[in-house]
Formats: sequence, structure tokens, C-alpha cells
Amino acid sequence: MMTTDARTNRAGAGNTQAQADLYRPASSILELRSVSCAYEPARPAVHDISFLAREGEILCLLGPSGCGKTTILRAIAGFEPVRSGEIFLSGRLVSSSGHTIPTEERHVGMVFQEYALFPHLRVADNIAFGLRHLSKGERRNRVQEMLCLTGLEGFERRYPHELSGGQQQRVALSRALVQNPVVLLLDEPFSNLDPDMASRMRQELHVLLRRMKTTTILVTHDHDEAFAMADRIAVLNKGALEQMDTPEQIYHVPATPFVADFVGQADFIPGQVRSGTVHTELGEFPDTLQSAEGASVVVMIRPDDIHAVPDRSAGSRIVARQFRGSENLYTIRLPSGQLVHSSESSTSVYQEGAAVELRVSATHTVIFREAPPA
Ligand SMILES: Nc1ncnc2c1ncn2[C@@H]1O[C@H](COP(=O)(O)OP(=O)(O)OP(=O)(O)O)[C@@H](O)[C@H]1O
Repeated sequence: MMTTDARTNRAGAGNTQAQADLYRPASSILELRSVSCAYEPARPAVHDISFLAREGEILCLLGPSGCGKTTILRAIAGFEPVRSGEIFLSGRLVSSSGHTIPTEERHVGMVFQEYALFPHLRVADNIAFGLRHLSKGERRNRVQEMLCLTGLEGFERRYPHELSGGQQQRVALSRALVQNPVVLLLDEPFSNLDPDMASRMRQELHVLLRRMKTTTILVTHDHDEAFAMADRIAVLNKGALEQMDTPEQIYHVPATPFVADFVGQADFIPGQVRSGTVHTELGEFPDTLQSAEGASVVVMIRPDDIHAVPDRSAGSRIVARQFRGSENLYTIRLPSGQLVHSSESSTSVYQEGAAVELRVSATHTVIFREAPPA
């Protein structure tokens, strides 16, 4: 398999004109330019996708089922041809319309939901599978190094069926990482683990990827997972890229109502623009859209920006309390009947029906022309 040097050389190679055409300066490890893929000609599964991943970056593809996450991952791996657009790995053109470099020449590492370990091979042999070109001694050293990094020392002689789900996942990761891939592709790698184990594995993997400085593309439909793992998140909807940004920006400054709604609890309060200000039942907000006088807009507010204070004379009422361990999430009915949410500390316990005054912190409110479809 490849070494770091081979990677650098490959990106800079190209003695003939034909080769030169296939290479471009490696400003990024992975770049997609206006990529579209379709299983059926008339219905693109992903459409006009552009993004790049920098060296060592952990990038999450986040979106609901069927939005095209796996298709993008498969196109990067070379399993899926692109209809139009280009994919570059280390500056090398690997996919374009009518041109697909085979998977085995892309030097990508992959871990799928079901891990796909070889059941008849012991842990050490599973990890060493892609290292057959190395000498026996070198192979042993590399496997030992991975066992140590992933905490699998002592398990090398076990078969996959003798391991827990979390241990199997570590073997799958080791098998991918031991080959020093240009990019590591992870497709919902925690979906087969129970919540506690998934959370532990997320933290372990994060530390490991940081230590190895491995550029990683992680597919998930779970926004908490994306927030916990990613340097940047690409939010997808119906085959299109809605927003690509840091987790904080995605959460606090969503580009579209879909993103706002998908990545966390959000309330959309209707308002009217008068003299550059949006007037709503919850108060006034600056109109960042610079709408026409009298225009109808909605204000997106997160529960952490709405603070509920008990006040017998207030017109809003607590409808429900959801205890979430570190916080209470309250559903509150405004005098108009609209429901909004407020997150309060776990020690602030208010009864159903209690009257509360709502204070909104305007720092993270976002104005949209319309609410997302119900
Ligand atoms: N082999 C296939 N043949 C035809 N259509 C397909 C095929 N694979 C996927 N699709 C369609 O392409 C679209 C994108 O699918 P994809 O698997 O990439 O979505 P996803 O976001 O990964 O979904 P999930 O989270 O459920 O895995 C969907 O509409 C899906 O039905």
C-alpha cells in the first residue's frame, strides 16, 4: 500500500502531458467540484455537490435518510461513477464523467456500518490483510502499532465473532488506518453500537484521528455525532448541499430553514417587518434580510436563547417538561397559541400550567423568509 512519501510524489508526478492533465496542485486532500451522480438517468441521487477537505480535517456529511450521503462516499471511493463534475484526491483527478480511477488505486480507507471483517481471519490477520506487499517483520510491526493505538493489544489471536461490537469496530478501523490512507471514509460507524459504547468510541476515534492527522469523511444522520466529531459539517438535503460550515455556525447561523430544523430544536416565530425591524409576539428583532416594508418573515430561535421566568401575571404557560439530565426542556404556549421551547438548568423545575415570562437573547436568532415545511 502507500506511504506518505508515495502520496506526495503521486500528487506531484506527471512527466507526460497526458499525466499532467490529470494532476493539479494539492491545495486540498479531497475536492469535489459540481459532482452529480444518478442511479436512474432522470433522477440524480446527488446534484452539483462541491466541497473540499483539508489535510487532517474531520468532515461530516450530515442529512436525513436518502439525502445522498452514502452515494457521495461511494463516489469518493470509486464505487460510483459521477455523471458530471470532478473528484480530486491529493490533487489527482480520480473521477469525472466517463473517467473513474479504480478504488484500489485511490488509497482510501473505508469502514462500513457492518465492519465487513473477514470471519475466518484472526484480529491480527484482519488488520494485516492489506499489507501483503510488506515483509513479514514490517507487517508484524505495523499491526502491533495499530493494536496498541486502538487498544486491541491482547486480542490479536481472537476471531471477529469472539469480540464485542466496539472491539470489532476497532479492528475495522485498524485495518483501514494501518494502510495510511489518503482519506478515511466512515459510513455510520457507530450505528451498530449501544448509545454508551457509541459515545465512548466517538471520543476514542476523535483522539485517534487527531493523533494520526488522518483526513476523514464521516457519514451520519445524527447531528449530535456530527457536532462531537467534525471540524466542519456538510448538511445535505434531497441530494443537494444546503450548508457547509463549522458545527457552531451550522447550529447558531443556519443558512436555510431546513438546516435550522434538522440540526436541533428550533422554533419559527412569524413576524412582520416595520422600519427595518421584525415585530413578533416575542419582541422585536433586527431584520437582517433587509425585507420590504410590511413583509412577512419568520424568526428562528433555539431553546437555549429563550429563558423562562415564573411570573403570575405573564400570558405564557408551561405545557410540558422534558427532563434531559443536564437540562429541562420546556414546551411553552404563547398567548396566541404558538408553542416555543426553552431549555433551563436541571434544577429549574416548573409545574405544568405555570405562568412564565419569556426573555429572548437576540444573539443567535436568524431571520428567514419562511418556515420549513411541516
Ligand atoms: N443502488 C441504487 N439504485 C437506485 N437508487 C438508489 C441506489 N442507492 C441509493 N439510491 C437512491 O439514491 C438516493 C440517495 O441514497 P443514499 O444511499 O446515498 O442516501 P443516504 O443519505 O446515504 O441514506 P441513508 O442514511 O438511509 O443510508 C436515495 O433516493 C436512494 O433511494
